[in-house]
Amino acid sequence: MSHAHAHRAHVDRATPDGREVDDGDDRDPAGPASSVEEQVASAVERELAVEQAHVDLVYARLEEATRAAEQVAREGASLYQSDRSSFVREEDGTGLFERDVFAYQAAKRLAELDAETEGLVFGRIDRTDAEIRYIGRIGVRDADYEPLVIDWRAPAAEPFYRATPTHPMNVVRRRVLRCHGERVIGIEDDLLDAQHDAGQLVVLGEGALMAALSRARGHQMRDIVATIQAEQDEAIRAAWQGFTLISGGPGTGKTVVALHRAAYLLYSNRRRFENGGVLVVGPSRVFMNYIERVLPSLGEDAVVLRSIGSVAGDVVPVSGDAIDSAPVAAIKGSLRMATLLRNLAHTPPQHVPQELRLTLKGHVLAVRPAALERIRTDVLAHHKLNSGREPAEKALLSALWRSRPSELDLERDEFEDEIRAHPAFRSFGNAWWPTMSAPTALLRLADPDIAARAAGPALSQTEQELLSASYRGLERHHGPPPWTAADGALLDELVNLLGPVPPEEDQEVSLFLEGGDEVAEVVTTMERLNQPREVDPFATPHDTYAHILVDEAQDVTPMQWRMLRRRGASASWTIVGDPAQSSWPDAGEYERAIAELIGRAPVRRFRMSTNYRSPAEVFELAARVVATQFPTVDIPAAVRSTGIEPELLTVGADRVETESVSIVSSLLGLVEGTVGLIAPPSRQQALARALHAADLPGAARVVVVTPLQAKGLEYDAVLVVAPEEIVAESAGGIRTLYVALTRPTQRLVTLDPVPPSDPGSNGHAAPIPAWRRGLA
Ligand SMILES: Nc1ncnc2c1ncn2[C@@H]1O[C@H](COP(=O)(O)OP(=O)(O)OP(=O)(O)O)[C@@H](O)[C@H]1O
Repeated sequence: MSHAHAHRAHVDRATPDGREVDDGDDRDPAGPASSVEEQVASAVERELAVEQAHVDLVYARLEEATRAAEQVAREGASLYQSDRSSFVREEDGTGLFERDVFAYQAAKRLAELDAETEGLVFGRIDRTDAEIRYIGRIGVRDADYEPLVIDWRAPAAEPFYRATPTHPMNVVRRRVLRCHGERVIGIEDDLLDAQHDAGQLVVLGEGALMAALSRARGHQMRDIVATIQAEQDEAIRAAWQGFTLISGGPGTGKTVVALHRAAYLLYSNRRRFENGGVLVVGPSRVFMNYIERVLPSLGEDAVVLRSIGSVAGDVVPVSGDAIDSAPVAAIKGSLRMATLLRNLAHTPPQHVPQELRLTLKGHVLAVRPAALERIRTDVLAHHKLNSGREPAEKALLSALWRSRPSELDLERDEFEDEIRAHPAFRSFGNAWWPTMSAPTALLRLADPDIAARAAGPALSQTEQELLSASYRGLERHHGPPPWTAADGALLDELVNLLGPVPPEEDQEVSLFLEGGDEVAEVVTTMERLNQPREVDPFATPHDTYAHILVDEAQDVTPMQWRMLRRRGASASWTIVGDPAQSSWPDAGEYERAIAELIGRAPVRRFRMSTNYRSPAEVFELAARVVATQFPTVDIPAAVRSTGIEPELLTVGADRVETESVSIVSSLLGLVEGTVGLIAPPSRQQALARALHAADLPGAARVVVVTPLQAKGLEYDAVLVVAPEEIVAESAGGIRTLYVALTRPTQRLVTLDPVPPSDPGSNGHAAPIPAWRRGLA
């Protein structure tokens, strides 16, 4: 990116932080100002001062507008009503001019940014027609309604992202400003149209992208609004309709692109998406915590973020943090569960009365078992269990009416009233047609007979047993059962099959919850009080959205797609994934699930081709590893090289923990940011304990995770322990190892346990671990 300004003197990074500029100021003021460094330093200072002046202007304008708004509010005059994108003029006179409203809204959104790290203004383009445009997280206009800063999502900002030296789009120079709060501390330039420039403009820095990529990483993802690349920008600004599919290998920015797209959709179509809702779904709660800062840093807070295990949290109490073993997860995710759950929903509770008998005016009336069975089947064919009680009672009344003895001298109305009021009829109804919640229904699978009956031929006997065993003991769990991510989709399916449980007629809604804090409530008391007592059988109980973005979509199971679809029946979608990182044995299932979801809707596809995360040295190894089994996967090109090769170490199997601690300790010294220790699930706890015991300085920068937990995350340095066991313990096999190897932004170390007698360090060469054999 920086090739166009090779003819200019430029410093490494315009200034790594603000203080260095000041240092330069103090340095030998009397000395000769002739060296190249000094000339560059003074050029940097001049340019920083120019940019600072503009940034000051912007903040002054925001303050002015805020003061005006406060003044109007104090005087009791009405402000413009605003939903950010449109301004509704009130009938008789308003206190604020539109231009002030605009700036006032910007100031309010600015308050949501983390001002310490996220400057409002971050870019500038100088155009061939001498126009200068500043680009920022939000747009600000001056008192004459002229733009001081253009919102990055506005069409006028597009050339900032799309212009290249081959297609300069009337941009001569693109400049990225690094700000610390209101202070400009660095400048990175790209000269895009050298011919047009004719040496007029100062060009500084190595290019913003490289500077951004080599920065240390913390525990949260940052926005990339200053350095979005052209191919990413196209996906971000794609039209909202239909399906937008974004593919690409590890580290190509798929996640960050999806998040910027959410912000773009809200900007370009605010009414639709703020009213209809935007849902972003990711693989785990840790991942959601990792990405949660990005949208607020773009000034957006109207997006709902959910891990895939908690999507069903709107209808059942699930957080879905637990993970099933690989074989159980494969069963629970499979489409065959839909059949099984339908059968389960129709399986009558055990010990239901087999026959209805009651006495009316001395006559015995009865509905026989076969007739009862028929009624149940008929009603369930047209109603959900939880809304079937009334039609079932009607059918019982008809059956009783038909079987009444001729001596019974009653009109039909009277007859029905008598029966309905009959205690035996009511208690029969309660026992024969109890309502059932989704959690209660799912836990019935703990009974192997019920599991076998519901599964029928859909699951093998081994699968039935595995499934059933996974629920055993859960009903005795203190508080709500620890549902897994896969259970969320099953519970959601059951809510859909059974219908919501109607509130008990004679039960008061209590302000105080029985069981105190042991009850995990997903609804607040206010929500409970506001809930209508009658359940509308046609209303969907799920939250619905106008747009759904799904990240790590290659891991979403067919059952989870059904759950998502219930929330997006009329939504447009953005789906982001990489089949090469699939956690499932059959990665092709992803393509089939997507094809089914899309149906005939319009689709546009984007492929991200550049890996911005991993250094070339690290990624080359990872790519060779995955290619041993999947030679055709989509491998992006790594954009950055550090000159540091990955270290592939072995250790005696009895010393894995001590050696891991010592490697982590040295990595902490080598990188400024995070260190990830990625281990197979069977070793995670022991390694976490060993690290905890070692109490290393900087331990807060270290996490111990399994490859599944590391999905979508990144660390400056990564130690992958026991790669071979990672392959063996996951359904995704080598692709799961690929995920682990592609997490570092700087350094990678792998550690293979070898038999203690053969440590490889005492002169004998250790055997090459299986995962490295056959590397091309
Ligand atoms: N244009 C960019 N400017 C600066 N940083 C970028 C850019 N694009 C991507 N990155 C950085 O690259 C890293 C990887 O991005 P991201 O996590 O979105 O990739 P991904 O494709 O979702 O990866 P994975 O498939 O492994 O989950 C992040 O640190 C992100 O901030």
